[in-house]
Amino acid sequence: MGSNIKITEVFKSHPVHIPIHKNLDFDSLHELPDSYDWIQPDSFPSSSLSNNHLSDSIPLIDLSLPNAPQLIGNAFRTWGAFQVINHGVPISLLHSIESSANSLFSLPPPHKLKAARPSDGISGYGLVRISSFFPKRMWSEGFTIVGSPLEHFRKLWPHDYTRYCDIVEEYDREMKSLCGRLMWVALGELGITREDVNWAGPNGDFKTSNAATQLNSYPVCPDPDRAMGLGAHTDTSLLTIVYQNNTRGLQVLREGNRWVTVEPVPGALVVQVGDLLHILTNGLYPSPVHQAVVNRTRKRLSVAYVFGPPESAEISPLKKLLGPTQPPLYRTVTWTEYLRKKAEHFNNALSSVRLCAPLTGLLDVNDHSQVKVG
Ligand SMILES: C=C1C[C@]23C[C@H]1CC[C@H]2[C@@]12CCC[C@@](C)(C(=O)O1)[C@H]2[C@@H]3C(=O)O
Ligand SMILES: O=C(O)CCC(=O)C(=O)O
Ligand SMILES: [Fe+2]
Repeated sequence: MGSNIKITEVFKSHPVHIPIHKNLDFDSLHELPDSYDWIQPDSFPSSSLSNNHLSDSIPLIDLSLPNAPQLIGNAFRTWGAFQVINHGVPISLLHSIESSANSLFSLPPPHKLKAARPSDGISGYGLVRISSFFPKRMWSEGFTIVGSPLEHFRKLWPHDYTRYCDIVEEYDREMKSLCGRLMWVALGELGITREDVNWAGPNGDFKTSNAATQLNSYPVCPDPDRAMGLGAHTDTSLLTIVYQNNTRGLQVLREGNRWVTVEPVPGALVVQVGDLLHILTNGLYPSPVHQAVVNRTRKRLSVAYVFGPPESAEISPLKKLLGPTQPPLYRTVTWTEYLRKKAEHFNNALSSVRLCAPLTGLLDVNDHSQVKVG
């Protein structure tokens, strides 16, 4: 407990060994190779294909309105997610990060591999980390940034890497500040105040917090109904903020039985609860299972800002949320410890730190062991 291991060192003990050299030249694939064929008999129907109720989508919240806090509390309780507008992040910055990601993924495959993520590392270009838990390959490529991207960017763009570094740095600043703001709003709705969260820093600005910026690219796919962009998972974060381009693909699992598409809204950001906020709120804000699907005609891009606590922070259900009928449901973990749990147990990581079964006897919508992922 209380290990102060740097986030960047966390996967040294859990390397991922999937060769990427021949797997990531999507433009050369005009038919879906068997290694990418996900069709399985027991997958949930995608609600975009079945009768989709109009009201069945995550809420869209205007952060500048006075009732935004209540709406956010409700959205997190029922969906674990919402979309936000008037969030204060300049739209020009969203476009800059989008075009940086575009420029990165458009580089020739051998060039991108110069910035490949080492098998036991956290940062760099490659398959999304959770790939090893799925029997089939995902139709996507990613670039993970934790700390400074300078060394990798220098290899990708020897002449103008500083411009790209500046964009990532500003993105990090803006997202961190939005996450801090949203954390206090969401926790405030549960009656939590700054004194209750000692690791948020003296000004409650989460200055020592950690984050990963994950750029995701989903190329057009010759057989999208059989393929998967990013398999079903939850994030380990406190909060994740997703920027998606104008192409559908992100889906959230609703009530454990149907996929609901998060419709792209220009300038909006998707905010999701991560497993650590789920633990901190003793399950009051569930971390939603989500996935990304692909399509035949438009390449899709997303940028996920995965925001978590400082290395030293011990995350456990907040005392104020506990009582005789609300026992703590999870044991204490640091982000580092929990990332390791995820690396070992993947979608059963949350259950692996669970202390007791739900008292209600109701199906826990966020019991990830219920989710068939492959
Ligand atoms: C600090 C983090 C958080 C990570 C691992 C590591 C770096 C990259 C993050 C993501 C980003 C993409 C989804 C996810 C599930 C993945 O595979 O890589 C995330 C994961 C997590 O939320 O656990
Ligand atoms: O592509 C998306 O919209 C979702 C990405 C995601 O879930 C992630 O990077 O964790
Ligand atoms: Fe995610």
